[in-house]
Amino acid sequence: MRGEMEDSGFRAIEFDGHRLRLIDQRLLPATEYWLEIPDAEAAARAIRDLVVRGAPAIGITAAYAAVLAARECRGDSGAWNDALDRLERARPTAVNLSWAIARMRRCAEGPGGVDPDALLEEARRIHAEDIEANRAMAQAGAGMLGDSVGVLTHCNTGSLATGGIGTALGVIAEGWRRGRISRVYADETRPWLQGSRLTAWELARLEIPFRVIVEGAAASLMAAGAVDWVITGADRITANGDVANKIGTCMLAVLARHFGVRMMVVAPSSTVDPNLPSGASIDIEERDPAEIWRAAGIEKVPAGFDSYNPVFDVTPGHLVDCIVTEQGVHSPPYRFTVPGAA
Ligand SMILES: CSC[C@H]1O[C@H](OP(=O)(O)O)[C@H](O)[C@@H]1O
Repeated sequence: MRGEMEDSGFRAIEFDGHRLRLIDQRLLPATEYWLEIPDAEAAARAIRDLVVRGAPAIGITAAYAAVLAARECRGDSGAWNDALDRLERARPTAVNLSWAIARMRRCAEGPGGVDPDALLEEARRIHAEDIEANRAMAQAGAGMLGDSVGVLTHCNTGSLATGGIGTALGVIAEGWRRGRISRVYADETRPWLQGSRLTAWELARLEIPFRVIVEGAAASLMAAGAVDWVITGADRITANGDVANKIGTCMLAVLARHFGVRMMVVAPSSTVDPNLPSGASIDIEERDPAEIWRAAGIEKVPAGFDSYNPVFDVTPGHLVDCIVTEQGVHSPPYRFTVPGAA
């Protein structure tokens, strides 16, 4: 066993009941700067501009933003629902955003209507449930690892992407604490560099040794036998276990299956969308192509230099060896159902 906690205690979202504050993830790792978010419009901008990102984190942010909107709208449910519509449009792929907003709308259907105090309790429940789900997934996922394994993770799935210790990165932190992980690789995750900027920053705070690689190095690393598990998060998991996640995840899953490396996806139930039968109909977010050039240090793009910037892809469920949620470890063939459905 190493150390006593897989939790650095860091949290990316703060709401004291009055002020919503987010660490500006665009500036990490160089600068730790907290933005105060005064209203729902500012929260929608923060989600859209990736001040805050990560499926559970944007859901929790939206839940607190719904409280701010309720205070602004003073009981006007039409104005409040319009504000929630704008929040929901901020990013299309992560189901947690619409899931959290749907929970807040259901809370307002109660006798109190658009009651800021009742909504604040619901937002805090959403946040607390995610913190607990993170802990449960870290334990369940770490229990799947063998001894002295090498892991490769993609994008960022830690405290910056969730309400607690993280999803995939929570498993890695717990696996490290148990002494089961001997090598941690984090790929850069272009173009926004969530891996080399954010996961590196989190692992350093956790004092877990790691090495950053370019995505292109994944195949040779697996061929050399350095990787036993690819462990990622998710933004939307459909009924059959198809996984929408950061662009490049499907590439890693195909490589993993080819090289006999196992693939673990770690996500809370709030990331599962059982209403979608498969990943074919997931709305994949495309972002400004300039993000690609910016990652290469090119601010002024020469004429005729075109690019295409989808920021998620869909990994077929059959390439995923296990999906870890707070309810436990799921194995293929996956059948996620609507809670309470026959
Ligand atoms: C723990 S969910 C993290 C999930 O969200 C990331 O996307 P983005 O950084 O664009 O919000 C990525 O897909 C991660 O796996």
